[in-house]
Amino acid sequence: MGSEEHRAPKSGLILAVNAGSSSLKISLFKRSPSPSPSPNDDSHAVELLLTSTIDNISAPPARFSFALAAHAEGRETKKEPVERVRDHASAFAHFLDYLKREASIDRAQIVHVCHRVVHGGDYFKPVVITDESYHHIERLSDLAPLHNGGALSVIKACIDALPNASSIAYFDTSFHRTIPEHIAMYAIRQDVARRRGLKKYGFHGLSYAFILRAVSAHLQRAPVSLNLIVLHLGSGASMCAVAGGQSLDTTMGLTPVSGLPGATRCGVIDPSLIFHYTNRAGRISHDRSLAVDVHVTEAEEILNKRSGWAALTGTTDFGEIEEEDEGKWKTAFDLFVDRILGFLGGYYLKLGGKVDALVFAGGIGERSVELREAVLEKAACLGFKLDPEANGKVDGDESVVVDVGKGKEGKRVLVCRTDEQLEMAKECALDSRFWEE
Ligand SMILES: Nc1ncnc2c1ncn2[C@@H]1O[C@H](COP(=O)(O)OP(=O)(O)O)[C@@H](O)[C@H]1O
Ligand SMILES: CC(=O)OP(=O)(O)O
Ligand SMILES: [Mg+2]
Repeated sequence: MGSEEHRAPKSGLILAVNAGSSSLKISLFKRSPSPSPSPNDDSHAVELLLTSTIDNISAPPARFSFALAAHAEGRETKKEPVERVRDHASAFAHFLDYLKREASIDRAQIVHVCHRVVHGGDYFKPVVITDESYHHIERLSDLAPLHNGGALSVIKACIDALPNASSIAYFDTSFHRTIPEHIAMYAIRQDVARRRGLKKYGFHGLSYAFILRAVSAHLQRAPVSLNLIVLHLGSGASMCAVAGGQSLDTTMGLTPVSGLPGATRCGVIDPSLIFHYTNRAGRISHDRSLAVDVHVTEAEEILNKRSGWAALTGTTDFGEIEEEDEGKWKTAFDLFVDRILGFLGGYYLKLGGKVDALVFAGGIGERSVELREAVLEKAACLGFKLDPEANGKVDGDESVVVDVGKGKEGKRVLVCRTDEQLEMAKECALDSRFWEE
């Protein structure tokens, strides 16, 4: 496991790895020799060299894509199904093989690998992987059954394949440490809650941190002056109320299964449903496809892996769902809009009606013209207004933040191309603990 010595030469390469529930997204960056020209400008901290995505990991065959950054020599993009990818570790191995074969990158120059770890519990700062931090993340695996195990398997593979690089964990939960106690607390006995860490942690925090910075740069306003309602809608979907640049509330809870439904997750349910769904619900599941060392009950397995869009429609791809105007697809679409509106109304009130922007992000939030339309049709009564022409043209615009509407009192509607890998790489490049003077 990693050593305590982790300062690297100041112009080294940073690999950023994002193990999502059904995808592995990887980007390679070069650290700028002078990453921060001024305290508020991080735009030149790193330079992108290449990106790669392996998606559909939980609905095989997985698909692999690889692209060198636009400015790199011999730019190319590949997209192909890969039978050998069955989990996050084999996805990472496939990427490393491809990198060795196809790109003229010297792997020895990779000095730090940033790993997105969804559940950090009470770890808030990024940590270098050592025996202690590895076991801390492992102990939390049961609270992020679709995530922490996969991330740990990639961390292990990385330590073997890149022994000279340090592995650093960046946590989704960190952004939400500002949620006030009465909001994070469940109405249960607090001696038990404290002993077992039973409270709302919230996830997608790296994405929310990226979005906050990007929207702040776009609106040319300091993060502390911003009130936002952000929707990160991907395979896992969540929303966040940002008050004065800090997380005030978010829809996921103790684990990422709560809040909005997702590709295979149920979202909010009456907790009693568990006892009525199957009489085996309380038993430990023997599902072999869950990541190693994750112990979940049959109920958790059903609610995490066999619910959501997969259960309602048979597909995990929201792009397919939105194309159909009738039947179970239409019902699933309407159900999603209904759940979003429930939280949107609540967050609007919690922010006292002072909302600078509604921000859509994630695979669905960034690409679904119809979903943005359906949400905004209902949110018009709160003073938000969508520009249908701008909404239809988001795909053709490569900006990180795109304006799609402006309503009463300057309330904006924005689409943000979120990038958790870039968020980690920037944080790493600017962290003096990790670089030689
Ligand atoms: N054109 C599209 N319209 C609506 N949804 C889409 C479209 N393309 C992709 N998606 C959805 O985006 C999801 C992936 O989102 P992403 O944020 O990349 O997920 P992940 O949680 O794996 O990081 C896919 O599962 C699919 O449902
Ligand atoms: C926390 C979470 O659900 O992440 P993802 O959407 O990447 O699966
Ligand atoms: Mg994701």
